[in-house]
Amino acid sequence: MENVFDYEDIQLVPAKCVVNSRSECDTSIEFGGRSFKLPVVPANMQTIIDENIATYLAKNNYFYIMHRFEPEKRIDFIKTMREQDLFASISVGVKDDEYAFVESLAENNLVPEYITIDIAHGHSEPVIRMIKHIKKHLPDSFLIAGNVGTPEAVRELEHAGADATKVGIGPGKVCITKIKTGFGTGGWQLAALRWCAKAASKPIIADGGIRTHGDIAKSVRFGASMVMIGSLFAGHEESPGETIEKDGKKLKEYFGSASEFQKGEKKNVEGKKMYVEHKGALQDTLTEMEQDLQSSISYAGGRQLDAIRTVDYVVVKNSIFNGDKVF
Ligand SMILES: NC(=O)C1=CN([C@@H]2O[C@H](COP(=O)(O)OP(=O)(O)OC[C@H]3O[C@@H](n4cnc5c(N)ncnc54)[C@H](OP(=O)(O)O)[C@@H]3O)[C@@H](O)[C@H]2O)C=CC1
Ligand SMILES: Nc1nc2c(ncn2[C@@H]2O[C@H](COP(=O)(O)O)[C@@H](O)[C@H]2O)c(=O)[nH]1
Repeated sequence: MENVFDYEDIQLVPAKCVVNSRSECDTSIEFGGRSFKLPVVPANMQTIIDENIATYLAKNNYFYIMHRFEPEKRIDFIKTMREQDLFASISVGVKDDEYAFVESLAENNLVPEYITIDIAHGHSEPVIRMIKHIKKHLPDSFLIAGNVGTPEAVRELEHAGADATKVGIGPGKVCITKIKTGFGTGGWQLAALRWCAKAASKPIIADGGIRTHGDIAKSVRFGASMVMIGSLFAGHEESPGETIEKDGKKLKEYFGSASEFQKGEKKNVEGKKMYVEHKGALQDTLTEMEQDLQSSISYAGGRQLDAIRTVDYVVVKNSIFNGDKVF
């Protein structure tokens, strides 16, 4: 692979503006047969999303993926979304119990509109087996599989039946995979996204490493249909994480799905916990993201999100950790 780079190494080059106001620019995206206001999805992590946030997002035409860390609640979650005529989007793992869970959804006619296979190393036989199992029993669900970081992996998961793949191993804010294992796309996530997108024949979700709203536009430029974000969505009033006060400041916890806090044990830990500043209401962030992305579209010289996909870019510098620290 030549020319590796990350978000902070790239600037997009402005093209002549064709709108009179940024409000004319349309940030919406079609994904899995539905239209959403933004090409953005909060990470399917326990300190980022819960049932209330999922309901709010679905009601307001934002995409969401519910996490899989309270597996026993998933059936009721789907039923509750159904009662409100909202789409259901859940996550699964690959362990034995999950096979029976998928079959039980089919048997009880509780077919979620979206299912995400949420595994650290998605380029694996267990994930391919689970893709085939889901496609056999729930063929109408839109299936997202990940995470991966190479074109070979994207092709193999697509070939197995995935409707979209999720790219990003190790670029996350609370991720320590890159440090503990020496592997992943941490430090070159944007280049990995481009590499994978060139091989993809179906949509890609760029996952992890987004530190600014401008990084959403950069992800779209390099091939993402959707962008999954954890840290920027952590710390809101509605966020599930615990709130603490330090030196008169309100902080909220954000921990990795492979952290000791999530796992309840110190085995194969590849995530950490941190506290982020309290940020106020989630909708304020979503609104700001939309406005910033409208502005990006206007700088791209278009009216629709697609205008960003073809803009020129320059490489301005190089970094490894994208501003992250170990603790
Ligand atoms: N995007 C990312 O960079 C990362 C994300 N995560 C998140 O952490 C959560 C837990 O993930 P995960 O540990 O996969 O889920 P699980 O705990 O459900 O484990 C997945 C299965 O894959 C096996 N496995 C084999 N090799 C690996 C490997 N290198 N990494 C992980 N599992 C492996 C595990 O066995 P065994 O445990 O015996 O090895 C287990 O049977 C998920 O939400 C995931 O998205 C975690 C790390 C990186
Ligand atoms: N290596 C790890 N990656 C993790 C863990 N928990 C979640 N994640 C990934 O991070 C992104 C969010 O990244 P951010 O930069 O926006 O904060 C999330 O979607 C997962 O893919 C973990 O414990 N270890």
